[in-house]
Amino acid sequence: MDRPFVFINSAMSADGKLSTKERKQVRISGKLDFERVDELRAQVDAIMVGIGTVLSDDPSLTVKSPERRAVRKAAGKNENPVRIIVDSSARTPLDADIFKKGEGLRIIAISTSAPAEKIEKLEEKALVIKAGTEKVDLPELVRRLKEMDINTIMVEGGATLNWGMLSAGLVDEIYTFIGNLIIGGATSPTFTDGEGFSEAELLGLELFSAETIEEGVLLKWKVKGKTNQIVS
Ligand SMILES: NC(=O)C1=CN([C@@H]2O[C@H](COP(=O)(O)OP(=O)(O)OC[C@H]3O[C@@H](n4cnc5c(N)ncnc54)[C@H](O)[C@@H]3O)[C@@H](O)[C@H]2O)C=CC1
Ligand SMILES: Nc1nc(O)c(N)c(N[C@@H]2O[C@H](COP(=O)(O)O)[C@@H](O)[C@H]2O)n1
Repeated sequence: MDRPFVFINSAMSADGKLSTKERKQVRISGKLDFERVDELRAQVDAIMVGIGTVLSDDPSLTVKSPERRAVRKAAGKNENPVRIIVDSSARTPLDADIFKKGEGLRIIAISTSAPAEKIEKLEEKALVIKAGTEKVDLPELVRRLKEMDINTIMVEGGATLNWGMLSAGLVDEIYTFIGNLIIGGATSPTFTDGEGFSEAELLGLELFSAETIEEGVLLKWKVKGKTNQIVS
């Protein structure tokens, strides 16, 4: 494959929302799911998020368990996977937690429309990759990540990046933890926002695992490709 293996991991409410209408992060999953996600972080080469997630949540995207960080170190890797922000206009704050916490490479993926002055400042803290003119060109980005020997990527949201990656056909698997709460709200981010597929382009999935974890359920899906499931 000329691109890395890519999966999305997200936690969503029983009504499919990633966060509230104010885009405020909520605790959807519990301790066991947190540990599962930490283990995934420890296993992948890179974690990718959209700039919307950085501006809303300011995540550090580090591996939290000292034991898991030690295992990575012993294998000759950095304590944390490469942390990638997809950020067309270079809006990433220079004091974002992703820069403050943990060792390891950070990548900011921008488009050619990003302001030169901000790019220079980001270059002091991260590797900046230019791909695309208005929006980041995701197929080009993942190709270039593969050339850097990044072979597995976990996309940790949010709603718009999930859409961008899925609609570009760049996702192999999806893991959704569905928690025991309703968030509601027509404007609350869902698992996949963006434009949405029209009827001839719907994306087909194959369920390969369903597991109860604490008060919720973890579903694992393989992405099968375009399918037309509209009942006429
Ligand atoms: N429950 C969960 O597992 C998670 C929830 N979230 C929630 O998701 C929300 C953030 O989601 P969004 O606002 O949708 O932001 P997002 O994190 O999906 O970032 C979207 C941004 O990515 C950039 N981008 C650049 N090129 C792109 C392309 N080709 N395709 C798509 N995006 C591209 C654009 O600037 C776009 O505005 C927050 O409220 C956060 O709390 C985020 C991560 C995980
Ligand atoms: N897996 C998961 N479960 C939840 O219940 C959540 N609220 C989230 N949220 C996302 O996790 C990221 C936090 O990362 P750090 O702990 O700062 O490293 C952040 O992006 C949230 O949106 N995820």
